[in-house]
Amino acid sequence: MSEHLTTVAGVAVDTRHFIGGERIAATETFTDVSPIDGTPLGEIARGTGTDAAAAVAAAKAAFPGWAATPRAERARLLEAVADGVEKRLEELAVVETHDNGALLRSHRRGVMPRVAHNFRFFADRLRTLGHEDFETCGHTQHVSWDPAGPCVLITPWNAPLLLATWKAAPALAAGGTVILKPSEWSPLTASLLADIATAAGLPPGVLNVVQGYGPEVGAPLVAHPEVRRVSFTGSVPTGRRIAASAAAHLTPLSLELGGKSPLLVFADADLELAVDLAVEQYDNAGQVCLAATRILVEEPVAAEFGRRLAERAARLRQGDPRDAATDLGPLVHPRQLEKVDGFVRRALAAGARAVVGGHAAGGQPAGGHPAGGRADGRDPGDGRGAAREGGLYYPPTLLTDVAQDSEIVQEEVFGPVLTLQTFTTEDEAVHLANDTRFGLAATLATGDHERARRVTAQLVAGTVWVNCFYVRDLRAPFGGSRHSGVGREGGDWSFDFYCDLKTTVTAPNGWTDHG
Ligand SMILES: NC(=O)C1=CN([C@@H]2O[C@H](COP(=O)(O)OP(=O)(O)OC[C@H]3O[C@@H](n4cnc5c(N)ncnc54)[C@H](O)[C@@H]3O)[C@@H](O)[C@H]2O)C=CC1
Ligand SMILES: O=C(O)/C=C/C=C(\O)C(=O)O
Repeated sequence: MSEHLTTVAGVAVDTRHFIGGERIAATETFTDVSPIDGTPLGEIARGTGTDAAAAVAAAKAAFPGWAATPRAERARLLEAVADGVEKRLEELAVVETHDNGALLRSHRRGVMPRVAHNFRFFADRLRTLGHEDFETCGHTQHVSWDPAGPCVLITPWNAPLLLATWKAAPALAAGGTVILKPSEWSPLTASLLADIATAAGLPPGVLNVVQGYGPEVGAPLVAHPEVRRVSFTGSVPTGRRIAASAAAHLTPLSLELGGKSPLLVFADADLELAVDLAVEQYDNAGQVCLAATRILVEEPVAAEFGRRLAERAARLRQGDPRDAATDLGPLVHPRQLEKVDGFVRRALAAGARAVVGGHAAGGQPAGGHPAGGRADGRDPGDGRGAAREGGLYYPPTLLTDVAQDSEIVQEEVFGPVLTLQTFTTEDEAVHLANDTRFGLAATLATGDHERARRVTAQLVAGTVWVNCFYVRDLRAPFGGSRHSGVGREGGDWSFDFYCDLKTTVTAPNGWTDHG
């Protein structure tokens, strides 16, 4: 086997960059480690500014041909990519789970089918994307969606391939060429995507993948003057750096950043449904930007809701994400574990009370790498425990007695940590819900349709879910307000972003037709 191939659970993954249709080795590499048990997964190309420049050059060279490719042909090729994803769905699911520690059952049932859907949806949308015409005093105003050029896509580790393709599919459909830079904590499925795109017949240079650390290869990509779009999902500080850098060349950008979303539970809600919605927030060990981690409950039902939620959270099974019975896998990286543990420790020191979890055994951080354990040092009753598996396991945690202006209520933790607060009036609920610097999403549990309408109208959030959570329709705009982001992607909003819209105004009777 080539020194540039690694094998993860039987699946061969190329660890080099993919630039201009070629695999390009790097002079330096970094070690990718599985959060499940600390197993090294491969030596991955550690990109540099030179690699970034080569990738942009390849994307620029491929752009005229791809932009001129008829829409129907671009759509056909994207559907061929979707077919390839479906054909290799099990391999993608297994590799992603080893790489980022998220549940294998979620990758199989939800995430990888959505990856294929990302391509099918935007292929389909491309076919029906309109050309609008307006009439003004006999003048025709024709609006067209012109491909913009090379697009840099920088993606995180919590949903690596889902988020990469949520950006790549519309960028490619729009006639742009792509340079994808996945997170250094989850680099593998992006490389498999390059193989799938090649097998599907995507021309060289249309999709490029560069691997490596953000400051070393992501930053020069964003700063490159030939790049026409930057789309980023990740943390607020990195988003700020990217925006500042893109400003130098006025490169249009789309930022999907952090969240600190509320779940508002009104006394008229179906309480069991509200508890189900709250428990869902522990999915992916809380490493979800949309997670409603601030639970706000109306006083009369707060005690009962809190009791039921604590009971359910304590029953969640933590362990190996490959096991179908596991509810919570590990955190992605030792740094993430440290970060989550730090937030909880400081919250407890500030007077918060852990109703569930939150207590690191013997004053030690909760878990370790590669042979850590559960925060409370105990295996769950079934013996399939984090301690036995090793890894970066942090227990589902529920904190009460938290002040609205405290760090734990105001800052994104990105781990399985929920806070519980109460309110007495609808106005107070809205005030608390909006009282952070974020505005990504909000979830309501209420039995009153009028109330849902009233409250929703006052919430600052890119998406509001009423009596449900994470129901996605790719036709809808998706993104965040305030520090949760800039711009919206999804449906035609994605085409708005990835295209240069052009209006052509033609005068009446303006032709001198000698033919
Ligand atoms: N909104 C979301 O979905 C996500 C939010 N986060 C938040 O961010 C925190 C830290 O996670 P990180 O992985 O460190 O996030 P990050 O924002 O630093 O990394 C995300 C991506 O940006 C790249 N990057 C980093 N610095 C860059 C730069 N200067 N120029 C270009 N690209 C750069 C990284 O290589 C990675 O691909 C988490 O604890 C969580 O709070 C993290 C991941 C996703
Ligand atoms: O469904 C999407 O398009 C985006 C989902 C985003 C996340 O789950 C995340 O970033 O955590």
